[in-house]
Order: sequence, then C-alpha cells, then structure tokens
Amino acid sequence: MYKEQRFQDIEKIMKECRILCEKKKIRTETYYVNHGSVQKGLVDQISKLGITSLVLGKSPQNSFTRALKKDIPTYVSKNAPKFCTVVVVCKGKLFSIKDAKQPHIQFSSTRSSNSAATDATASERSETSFGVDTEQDEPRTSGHIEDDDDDAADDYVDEDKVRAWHELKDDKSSNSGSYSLGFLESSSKVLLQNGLVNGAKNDSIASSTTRIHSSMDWTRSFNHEASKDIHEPWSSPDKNGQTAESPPGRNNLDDGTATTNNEPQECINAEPQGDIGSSPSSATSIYMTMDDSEIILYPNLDPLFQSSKDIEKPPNPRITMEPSVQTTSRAGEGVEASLKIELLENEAHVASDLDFLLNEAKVSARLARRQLEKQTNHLRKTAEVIAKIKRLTAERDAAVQEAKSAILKASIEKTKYEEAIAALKNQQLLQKKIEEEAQRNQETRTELEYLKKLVDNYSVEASMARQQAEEERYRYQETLLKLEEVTKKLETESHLRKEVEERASQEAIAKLEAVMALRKHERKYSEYTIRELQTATNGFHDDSKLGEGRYGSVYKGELYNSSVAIKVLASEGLGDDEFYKEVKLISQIYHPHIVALLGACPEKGCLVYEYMVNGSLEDCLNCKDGIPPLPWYVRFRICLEIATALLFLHSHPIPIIHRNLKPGNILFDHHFRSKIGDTGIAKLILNNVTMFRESTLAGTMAYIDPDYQRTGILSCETDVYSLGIIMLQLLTGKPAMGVTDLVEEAVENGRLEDVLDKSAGAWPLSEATALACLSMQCAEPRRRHRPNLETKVLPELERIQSAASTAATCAKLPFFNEKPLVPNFFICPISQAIMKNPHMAADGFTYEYEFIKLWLQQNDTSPMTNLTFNHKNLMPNHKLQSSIREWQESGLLP
Ligand SMILES: Nc1ncnc2c1ncn2[C@@H]1O[C@H](COP(=O)(O)OP(=O)(O)OP(=O)(O)O)[C@@H](O)[C@H]1O
Repeated sequence: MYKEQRFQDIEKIMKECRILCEKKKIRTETYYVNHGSVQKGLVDQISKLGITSLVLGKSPQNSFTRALKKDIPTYVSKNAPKFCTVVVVCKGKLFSIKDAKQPHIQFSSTRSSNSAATDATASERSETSFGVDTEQDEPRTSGHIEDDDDDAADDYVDEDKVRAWHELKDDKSSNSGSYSLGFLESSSKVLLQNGLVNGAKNDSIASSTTRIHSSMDWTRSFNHEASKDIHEPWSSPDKNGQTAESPPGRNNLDDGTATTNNEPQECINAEPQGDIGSSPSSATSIYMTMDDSEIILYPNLDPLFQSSKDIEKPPNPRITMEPSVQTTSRAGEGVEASLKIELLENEAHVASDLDFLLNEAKVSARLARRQLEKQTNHLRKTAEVIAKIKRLTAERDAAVQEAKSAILKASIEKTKYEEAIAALKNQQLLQKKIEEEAQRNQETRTELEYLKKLVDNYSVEASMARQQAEEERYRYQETLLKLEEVTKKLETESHLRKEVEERASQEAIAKLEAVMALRKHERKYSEYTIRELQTATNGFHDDSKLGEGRYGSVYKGELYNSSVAIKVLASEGLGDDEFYKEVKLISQIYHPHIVALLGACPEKGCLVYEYMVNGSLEDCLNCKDGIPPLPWYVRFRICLEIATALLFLHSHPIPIIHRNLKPGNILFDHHFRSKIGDTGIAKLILNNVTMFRESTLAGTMAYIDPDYQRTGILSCETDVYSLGIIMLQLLTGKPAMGVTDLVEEAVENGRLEDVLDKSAGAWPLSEATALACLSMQCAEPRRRHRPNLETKVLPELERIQSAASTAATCAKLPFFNEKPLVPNFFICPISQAIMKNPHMAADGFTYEYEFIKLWLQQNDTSPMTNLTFNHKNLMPNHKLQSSIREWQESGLLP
C-alpha cells in the first residue's frame, strides 16, 4: 500500500517532469531501478549504460542528512566513471561539475554474474556495449542550486569498488536477501531501482531516477525503504522469498525474462528518508542529464519520503517489486512470533552484517586482485612499452643509419649535382659562346649579304660602266677615226696651205721685187687690151659684175691666173695721156692696206685692181649675202689698218688724199685684212670727169668732211673725218648719218654700251670707249678740232688694237666666219705672209727679215708709213716670233 502510494506520488512527479520535457520537445524515458544504494546504483548504471553526461539534482541538506552523509550527487560526482561528466545543480543553481577525464571506451562486458532473478536481464546487460558518446547536441537542463551544504559524503567508493560490489551483489543476489539489486531493461532503456540495503544507514534513503526515451517504453520499478518501521526494503526479498508485485509489462527479474514492453516504462528509485519530516528540504527538484537520446531525471522525493512512514507499499500493479528484496510485514501475528521475528531479523541483520563484512573482505580481495592485475597489466604494458621503445630505438638506429646512408647518398648526389651544375654552367657558357658566335655569324652573314648586295650593285654598276665604256670606246674609236680623217684632212690642208703660203710667199717676193723694181726703176704699168679684159670677164658678163659705183661698174676677171677686179669707167674723156700718167702714178703706190692698181685698158677706159675676195666693209656691216657680223676685235684691227693706210697716203711726197673714204671702199682679202680701194681715183675723176651719177652721191655725203663741203678745201683732215665716221659705224653698226650725235650722247651719259653693236660680241668697254672718243674727235666738224693722224690717231689706235688683240687672244676669239683670223702683226707688211723671222725696223713696224732687208737696201723710207727711216738697223722681234710659234702650234692656223 505504501509503495503503491509512493509510486503514485513519484509517478505524479515524473509525469509533471515528462510534461515539462515534452513542452521542451525533449524525449523522455523513465527507468525504474531497484538498488540497495541510490548513489551506488547511479554509479553502477552510469558504468553499465555508458552515460557520458549526467545532471543530478541536489537537495539542500540539513544536519540530519549531513550526519547521515547521504549526499548522493556528491557521491556520484566523485565515483562516477571518468568518461562521465557529472553536473550537480541545487535549487536551480550550478552546484558542481565533474568533467570527464577520458573518453568513453567501448568494451564488451563479459561479466557473467547475475542473480537468478536477473539472469535474462543480466545476460542482456552483459552484452551491453558502452561507447564513446560524441554527440551531445541536445540541450542540457539545469536548475539553480542553493548551496547550503557542501559537506561531501564520506562513504563513497571508487568505481572498482562499485564494480566489485556489483559482482559481489550478483554473486549474492541469488542466495542473499540482505540486499537486493534489480534491473529492468530493454534494448534501449535501463531501469534502476535503488533498493540496496546497506545496513541502517542506507535503508532509509529512497530515490528515483527517471529516464525518458522517445520510444516511450516504460519500465518501472519502485523501491522504498520507508523507515525502520518498514525496514524491509520493498526491493529486497523477504525471508519468505515473496516477491512484490510487478507492474504490467514489467519484466520480472526473478524469472529472468527481460522482455521489452512497448509501452512507456518508468523507472523510479525512491528512497524515503528515515526522518523525512525533520528534513529542511521540502521542495522537489528534478535533475536531469541529456545524453544524445536520453534524459535522466532525478527527482528529489523528500516530500514523498517525508510522508512515506505512513504509506503502505503501493498497490499499483505497474510497480515491480524485486522478489529478492521484497519484504512484507504481516500484522496480526503474535508477540512471540514478533519477537522471534525480531530476533530472526536481528540475526538476519547480524548475518547480513557479517555477510556484508565478508563481502567487504571479498571486495577488498577483489580489489587487491584487481590492483595486482592492474600492476601486472601495468608491468606488462611497461614491458611492452620498453619493448616498443627498444623496437623504436632499433628502428630509430636503422632510420639513423638509413639517414646516414641517405646523407651519404645525398652528399654523393650533391657532388654529382654540383658537378652537373658545373657542367650545366659550362654548357651554358658554351651555349652563350655558341649564341655569341651565332650572333657574330649572323652579323657576318648580314655584312656578307650587305657586301654581296654592294658587290651585286657594283657588278651592275660595273656592267653598266663596262657597257658605257664599250660605248665610249666605240665612240672613241669613231672619234679616233674621225680624228684620223680630220688629221689627214688637216695634213692635206696644211700641205695645201704650205703650198699656198709658199706660192703666196713667192708671189709676195715677186711683188716685192716688182715693187722694188718699180721704186727703183718706175713700176711697170700694165696695159690690157679690151680683148684680154673681155676674155677675163667673159665678155663683161653680168655674172662677173661685182657692183656699180659713181664712176662705173666693177667686174671680176681672171688675168693670167690671177683674180682681178676690173672697173669700167663710164666717164668720157678718160683716154688722154694726162689721165694715164696719173693712173701710172697711182699704180706705183704699194701698201699692205691699199688695194693695188695693177693696170688699165686705155682703149676701153678700164682700171684693173687686185681682187678682194671678202667684199667690202659695207657688205659686212650690212651682213650682205649672209656674211656674219664682224667681231669687235676685227673691227679694232680694221681701224688701225685704215689709219695706217691713210697715213701712208698722206705721207707721200705729194700727199694723196683719198677724198672718198667710206665702208664701200674698204675691201677685205682672204685673210680679212682690210684695204682701201679707189685710191686716187677721186682726184682723177674729179679732175677729168665732168659728169657722174648723183644717185650714189647721197650715200657718200655723210663721210665727206663738212669743212670740205663748206669751203671746198681738201686736206688730210678730210680723210680723218671720214675715218672718224667709219670707226663710229664699226662701234655701233649704225648708219653714218647721225652716228656721231648718237655716240656722243651715249658717251656723255656713260651709256656707250647701249649703242655698241651687240652683234660684234662683248666689247671691252674701256677700249670701246677710247675708240669712241677718238672717233668723235676725228669726226669733229671742224678740221682743226680733229686729231693728227700720225701723232695722235695712229698711236692711240695702236694702243687700243694691242689691248684688244691681247684680250681676243686670251679669249681665244681670233675667229671670224668660222675661220681663224691671222693677227695682222703676224703678217709681214711687205710679203703679206706670216713671219718666220720677224725684225723690227726704225719705223716701229715688224717685217720679215729677208723682205725688210731687201727693202732697206733699195729704200730709205718706211714701207708702212712712207716716212724716212732714221736708221736702217733691224732688231729681231723674239717675242713676236714666240707668239707666232705658239699660235701656230695651237692649231688655230687657217
Ligand atoms: N678691187 C676690187 N675687188 C673686188 N671688188 C671690188 C673691187 N673694187 C670695187 N669692187 C666692188 O665693186 C663695186 C663697185 O665699186 P665702186 O667703187 O665702183 O663703187 P662704189 O665704191 O660702190 O661707189 P663709188 O663709186 O662712190 O666709189 C663695189 O661693190 C665694190 O665692192
């Protein structure tokens, strides 16, 4: 009845606890454990179930509980296996924590002991495996502990002792009724009923532990030691071996049938306090631990136990009373029987104590044996460790040896590696040298390619040069051939020229001889018949006519292999003797620049002159028949030549005045030397002819001295005037009319070059200006203003001519009409040929030595000026001879 009531109370509390856990969504499972000692039962269950985490509630202790040293949580904390962490809370506060010292080692228990009542259960229990619980995900609940009692229990035993107790208990469970240990287990739950009866100090303690599983399998056990009045623990077998009622579905420990009930089972270990009422602790605490899938609740059932004195064992059929510990009091027996019973009970207690002592001794022996086994195991392990150390040492030595070998090998390898590195460096150096060599080779190839290109270019250029050289050589050969032809032609021409020169020389000598003879013996006048002249002129054919003048027509004729010009006079009265006397006198005049009168034909009235092949100055100035303009240096020379001839005429014993000096009467021979024509004819005509053509007079008036025109008085200055006008025409190329004013104005303005004849070339301005000034002086209207021909005009003209000739020679210009001009001072005035041995006479002129020598032998006057020589010494003109030689060697010979 009491147990029933007790169980109901516990059930009520546990129900509240489960509800609380369900609200927290915590799976619960209730174990009922029947054990003689709550704390030992808990420790035992921790070991058996492999609980790694346990939370225990600690009730505040009073002096009574402290005296009894019944502090279960403290005991469990101290004696729990090392793999279990025990947390003790008291009044909602943490009281203490005992951490696990080692992980839970899973091993199989071979424990074979068990009582008859727990055979089946023990068999299952013996197969229970404990493992390391690594998962602790579920929350732990704890309450506050009111730390009002830190007095630890002193009856704790160590784990081995507990285990020994179990073993001993198992051994004794079958035949001893002094204590009982019952287990209700299923595959996943354990019910521990703490009903261990350990004398008077344990029997009054009851507690319950609830373990809640999700499977809601319930196994309940209830153990109650209410008090000394109810000193027979319900979990202990009574003397009669009666067994308490077992709850429905609960396994009976005695029959060994540990079956699993699908219903939720609850294990409550209730230990009513012997003096519950005096306990200051009246509150109920539930201490729990959550370990993976389980929660163990440990309610403090002091209030229940407080009233458990009056409570009969509960009649709840779910409560399993362990048959080995169940005690039933029977009221109503007699006192004797009570005494006997009491005696028996005392004896039983004594026996129980003895048995307890015996068990203690056995436990000690077992402990000693276990200690010995431990030491033996320790020694064995030590030996194993030593062996292992030796093996490791050997292995280490071997490893060291191997390491040394490896080091040696490594050293060898290092040496090889260094050698390889050195070889690699050498190889790299060689590679670098090879690359440098390759670079140099590349550069050399590039240079060679460049040189090859140059060579190719040079080859092309050489080929082109060869081709050009071939062409040049071909042209050179052609030129050489042409040169040879020219040379041959020149040689031929030279030969012909020499022949001509020799012939001319011979003619000149003949002329000289004739002149000499004439001078000496009165020159022989030649009279030609009309038949001869007709024959010479092809009957005076028009093709032979050279032109017409005021006094008649002029024909070209050939008389005795000589060209002559025959002037047919148209005037009447030319046949008298006086006329021909005058003609004979004129024909005796010989001067290099005076056209020679060779003879006459009195019957026809014809005068025969030497033929001048290059026409007149008038024709040249007018560029008649394509005659090229005269160069400036030829014009200087003409001035000097004409002046010389005039001086010669004027120096005649009876001065001869030309009266009709004009460009038309200045003729040119084959050397383009100028000669004055119609010399003396004017006097003859004017004296003997009364009629002449006035048509030609207009063209002549410009050259006639204005004084002579105004006064009719002739003088040498009359010819000087004419000379001045001719020289102005030579400078300007302008007509005679007005040329004086033109040049005068230009000179005065310093702009002479503007009026110079540009067709004559680049005039030397100073000489041109000098000649212009001299010409203007000569052309002065007044004769007294005109310069003297001998003293002023001729010397100035010689100076100007010399400078102009030098300039022309330096400029290599002595050419006219594509023919080289022979400087007039290279020609002997007597022989009219180029001098070979020039000598200067007293008159200042240079002559060929042979001719002047001959001349001086017969004459005392100059052949050029007709002046008397002061002396007849001749001086060699080496300078002129050298110039003539150089000129001849220069290839400018005509
Ligand atoms: N000796 C000569 N040799 C060559 N041609 C001459 C010679 N004498 C005269 N002539 C040319 O014959 C032409 C006629 O000359 P001519 O002297 O009769 O007349 P002019 O001089 O023109 O006039 P003028 O009657 O006033 O002198 C001129 O063209 C002249 O060149």
